[in-house]
Amino acid sequence: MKKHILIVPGDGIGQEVTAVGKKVVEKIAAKFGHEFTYDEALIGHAAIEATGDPLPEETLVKMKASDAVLFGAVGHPKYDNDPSAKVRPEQGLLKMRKELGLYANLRPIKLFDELLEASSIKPELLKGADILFFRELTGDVYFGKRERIDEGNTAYDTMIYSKYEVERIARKAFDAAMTRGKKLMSVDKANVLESSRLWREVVLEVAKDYPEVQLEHQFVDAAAMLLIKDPRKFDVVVTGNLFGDILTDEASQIAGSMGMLASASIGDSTGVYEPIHGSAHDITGKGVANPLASILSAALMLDISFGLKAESEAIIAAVDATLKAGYRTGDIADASTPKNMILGTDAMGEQILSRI
Ligand SMILES: NC(=O)c1ccc[n+]([C@@H]2O[C@H](COP(=O)([O-])OP(=O)(O)OC[C@H]3O[C@@H](n4cnc5c(N)ncnc54)[C@H](O)[C@@H]3O)[C@@H](O)[C@H]2O)c1
Ligand SMILES: CC(C)[C@H](C(=O)O)[C@@H](O)C(=O)O
Ligand SMILES: [Mg+2]
Repeated sequence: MKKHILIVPGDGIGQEVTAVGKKVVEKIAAKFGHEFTYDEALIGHAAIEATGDPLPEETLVKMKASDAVLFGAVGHPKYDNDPSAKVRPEQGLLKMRKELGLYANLRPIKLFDELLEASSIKPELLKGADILFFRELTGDVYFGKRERIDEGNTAYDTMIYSKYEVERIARKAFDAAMTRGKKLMSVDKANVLESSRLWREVVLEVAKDYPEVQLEHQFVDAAAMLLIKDPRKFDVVVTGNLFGDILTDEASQIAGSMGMLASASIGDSTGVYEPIHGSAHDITGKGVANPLASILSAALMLDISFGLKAESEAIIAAVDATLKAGYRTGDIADASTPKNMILGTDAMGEQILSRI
């Protein structure tokens, strides 16, 4: 199969882990006889430094022209510590999502059995947990009107959803529920927010087309609690942009670490595959970032954008075998992990490559 893949590493550990993700894709192409071509583009702080723009037009054009994007992360401490900065790396990420119409962000919470002890949750509550989040990605308070008023002393952001936005993400989640355990949880804050009441109304309407799916509604505060209390209760979850952002960082602890969670952002055009984590300034440049979220994002890319199921499964099997062999990065090591089995980013990548 011939495909053109755009590599967009971004900032911080985004650059470190995406380099490993790309190597894994190259190995798959060689092993399965595919002709993948690659290009690279700037986003985030790296793009601001080079062009002044967190999402240069050239990057956007390349994204639209590619068959899929393997994305790293954006962010830099310079902006995190300067709330007044007008141009920010995150604007590049948000504009990319909007411009490419990436309204559905799939975030699988896949717990590898070998990492039961790496989580902060008791192993007996975790074993078998397998959740698929559908986070709406191009609406909500992220894209509503925002403003400083009252001579800068007051600020507001608008949480806003239209019916069509809720309907299309709900349909994706119901479709996925039909292929899994036929259970869907919709998470909102309909006891307070009007946009959430619209959300619930639309989800209930869409549910009529999926009579076999057992639909449950939870308020986001309760959902956050239940996620830790009883993760196995969850199957498919659909929620808005902000709630999905927060709940999936929380859910990363079910899988052991932020460094384990991959995601697929899909919608109207090119799919973007990205770890859920950020540029992680605290570990940037140390060579210790866990590359598995990027590697598993590459697996999602092969499966979802290219329909290459066997190739995708080969990556997941290599991750599984590497963890079974006892290798860990620091974030997923536990007290029983021997020091010589704790690897850096590149060495972990080599272990995966050797098992493909
Ligand atoms: N999609 C994105 O590009 C994205 C996502 C989240 C945050 N950010 C940006 O990243 C910057 C840092 O944000 P943050 O610290 O809140 O979130 P973060 O996800 O970068 O890091 C949170 C914690 O998880 C750890 N971590 C994350 N990924 C890891 C990995 N692969 N291996 C090992 N440990 C890992 C970090 O060391 C840190 O302690 C900010 O500028 C933020 O805006 C970007
Ligand atoms: C960096 C930030 C804009 C982004 C978000 O909030 O969507 C990140 O946290 C994510 O989860 O991809
Ligand atoms: Mg996030």
